[in-house]
Amino acid sequence: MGDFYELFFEDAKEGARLLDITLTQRGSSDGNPIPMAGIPYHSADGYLARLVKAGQSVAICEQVGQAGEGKGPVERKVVRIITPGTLTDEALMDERRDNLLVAIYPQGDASKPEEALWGVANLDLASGRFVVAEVVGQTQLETTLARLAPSELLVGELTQLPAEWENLKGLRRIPPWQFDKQTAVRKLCQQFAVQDLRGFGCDELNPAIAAAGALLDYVQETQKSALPHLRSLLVENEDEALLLDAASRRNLELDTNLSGGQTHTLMEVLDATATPMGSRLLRRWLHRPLRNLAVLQKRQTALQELQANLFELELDSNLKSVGDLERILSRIALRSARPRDLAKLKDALLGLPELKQKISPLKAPLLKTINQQLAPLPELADQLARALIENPPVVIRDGGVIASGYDVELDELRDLRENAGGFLLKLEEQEKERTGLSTLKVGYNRVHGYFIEISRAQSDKAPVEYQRRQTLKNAERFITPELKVFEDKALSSQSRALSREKQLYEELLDVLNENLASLQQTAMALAELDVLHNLAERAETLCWCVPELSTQEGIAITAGRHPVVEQVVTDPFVANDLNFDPATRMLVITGPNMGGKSTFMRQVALIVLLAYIGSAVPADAAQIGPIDRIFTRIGASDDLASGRSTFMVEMTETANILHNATSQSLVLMDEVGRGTSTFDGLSLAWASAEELAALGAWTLFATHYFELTSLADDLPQVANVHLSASEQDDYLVFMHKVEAGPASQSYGLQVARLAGVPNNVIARAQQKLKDLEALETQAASQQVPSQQVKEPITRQANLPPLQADMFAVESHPLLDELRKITPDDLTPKQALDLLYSFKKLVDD
Ligand SMILES: Nc1ncnc2c1ncn2[C@@H]1O[C@H](COP(=O)(O)OP(=O)(O)OP(=O)(O)O)[C@@H](O)[C@H]1O
Repeated sequence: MGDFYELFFEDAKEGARLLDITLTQRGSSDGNPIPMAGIPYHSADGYLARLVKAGQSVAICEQVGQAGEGKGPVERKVVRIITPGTLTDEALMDERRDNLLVAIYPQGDASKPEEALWGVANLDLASGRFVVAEVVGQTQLETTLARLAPSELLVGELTQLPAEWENLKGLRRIPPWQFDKQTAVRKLCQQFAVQDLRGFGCDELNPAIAAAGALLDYVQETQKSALPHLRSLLVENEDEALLLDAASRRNLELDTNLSGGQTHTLMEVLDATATPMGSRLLRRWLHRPLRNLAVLQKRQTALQELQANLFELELDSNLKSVGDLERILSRIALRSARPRDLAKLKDALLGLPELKQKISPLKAPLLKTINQQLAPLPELADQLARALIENPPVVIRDGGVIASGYDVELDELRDLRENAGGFLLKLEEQEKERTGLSTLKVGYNRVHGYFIEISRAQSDKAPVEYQRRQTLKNAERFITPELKVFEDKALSSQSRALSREKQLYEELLDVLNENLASLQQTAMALAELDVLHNLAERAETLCWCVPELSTQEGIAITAGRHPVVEQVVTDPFVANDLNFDPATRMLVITGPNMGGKSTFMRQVALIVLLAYIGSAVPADAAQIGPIDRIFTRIGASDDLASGRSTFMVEMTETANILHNATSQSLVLMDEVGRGTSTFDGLSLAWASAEELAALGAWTLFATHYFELTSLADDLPQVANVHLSASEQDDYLVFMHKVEAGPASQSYGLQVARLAGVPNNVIARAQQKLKDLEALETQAASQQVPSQQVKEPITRQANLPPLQADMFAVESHPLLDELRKITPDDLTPKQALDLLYSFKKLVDD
């Protein structure tokens, strides 16, 4: 509405509440005043951002007719609907994160969500990346959703969702018929201008295509414009990637710390990319490490060559000047690009030749490919350079974007506007001379427009082509055909200049869209170069090494460090080794609280993960064999939202690991069982460790249950390590060094003292500890399970391990009998007789 966007009725009330703007009234309807609230058009972006953050969708209506033309209200129409998952405006988005719209659709028995095949389609409208996948079961679905972190999720009205996703702000229920596969195929083929979808490798997919179709439909509906930058469908297969379930993603604090912030995360240490699109690509790599060694090794080779030439190349400034090409191109495709987007694109293109020249001597195949994909498009760059003024305004709305000298017609219109005075003076001179009338002058008035005025005395000498326009008391006013043409031009020059500019701008967008494919390819190549360069710079700055990725089983890390803790601790970080090989698959890690158990375990997982994105790793050397998944059971947190207690969460995560881990999985178990009573907890920890050992998963099992250290006696592939500490003059010194063998002491009370637990409580705890230890010694000497031993807080090295008692099975005559027989030596008759006698033994 003029210079304002206004909201009416319920929208006004809701908008006023969410945006903290004044609610007023305008006119009335049915005798009631109409609630109204408004925002100035020039600050719309900020308000839009707030609405979208609040999970709202916003329909934008623009004035499409000219005010004052015709009768009745100016024509307006909805030009765009902005929803949380379809953002493309720079001001509304986090530049370093993808903003994903996701659609999911299940196929199979709805009552068995674990067996359903889920189609998942996701689109980053701001880059045009459109991806589909199919995953089996709700757990896998949750894992995928956790990775994608959708801003908006499209789900059929009848589809059951995991509880956690029901509360998503951007959840949108759509009618089930929108997931019709046939329609989906047709729509997708239309979008990509292909006969069928085989070329994208998705002919085997079903629910994924249905989801992709519903998603595309939604985007077309909301954008109200063509989507030329959506040019293909990528299929993601689960077995290509190193899988990380939702809990591990959280626990390892890849890009979000456990309190929900961004600090002290791997991403914070790893991301020094020069462009936002590079940062987004790096985040994507981090969330989906790859298992394809060929791809990873190509990245490594590129990284190493860039690292070796880091200082000579100085690519940083070249990359920085590129900016966020990817998102600019999407706005160009959606025709919502602003003048400054085009100016940035121009700068990027003009900078490309130098960048290409710098990297062209590099030999790594991946860098060669990248260089080939960088298309500087000199003609286009030149056109943009000619078309745009140096620092164009934010919007095209008021013009002043197109440079002079680019378009003759625009220049003329501008000349008219700016040089009207000069033209009139010239005309006056010329006409005076021609007619010889001394009183002739050229003038302008608002009602009658331009005129040539001649005094009444001389007016009858006016030339014939002079047409009378107005008669005054002392003068006569005329118009000539030449002046009329000028008048038409001059009076409308401003608005015509503006519409000419808009037209030229649209034409520029046309030209850019014709080159969209190669521009998009350039943007992708630049993002990849940025990430590789960033990894090279990080490796150099942080003294990381490029790991050897091997097909041989095992993980060997020399002097590994935790990439984040290393940056944070004030003392020097103590590096630690790890050696997993087919003979050693599980380490039981003991040691005092604060000893560094969790840090060590996480650092192993992070090193493996970094290796699987092709990055260098914080270690002196590393050799990493095939890994299919990383599982973590770390930390305790209530999941109140879904009604699960700490222990329930712990057990759910443990169950998931035990069901899904394989001999190629890396499993971190941190203090499993601590959420329940000691005996229950120890028993569960014990059984879980045994199961993982049986599965042969690479397992790091940190525990305060000292009893678990005897697992290594029975299971050859299990070894003990511990983190040590020493007491010096009542001070506890943590060594943070991983050493062979089990720990000898837990130092729980000392750590509690360090933490500031009051002295009287510590003194009482010491007393209680003595009692408990005495009881335990007594129990051990009697060789019976002691129900009174609640908490084996400290253990002396000379004490027999408690679990020998706990898991001893009392002898029974039946067992003795059973031990005596050799089944192969029995006839069927003897076997049956034995069975009867056993039964009798039990019944007695
Ligand atoms: N290798 C190391 N070098 C230097 N400092 C370390 C190292 N490992 C751990 N730390 C420091 O010790 C602190 C505690 O480490 P961590 O949480 O890993 O101990 P923990 O043994 O798991 O303790 P708890 O049993 O109480 O969970 C870390 O926050 C870090 O400051």
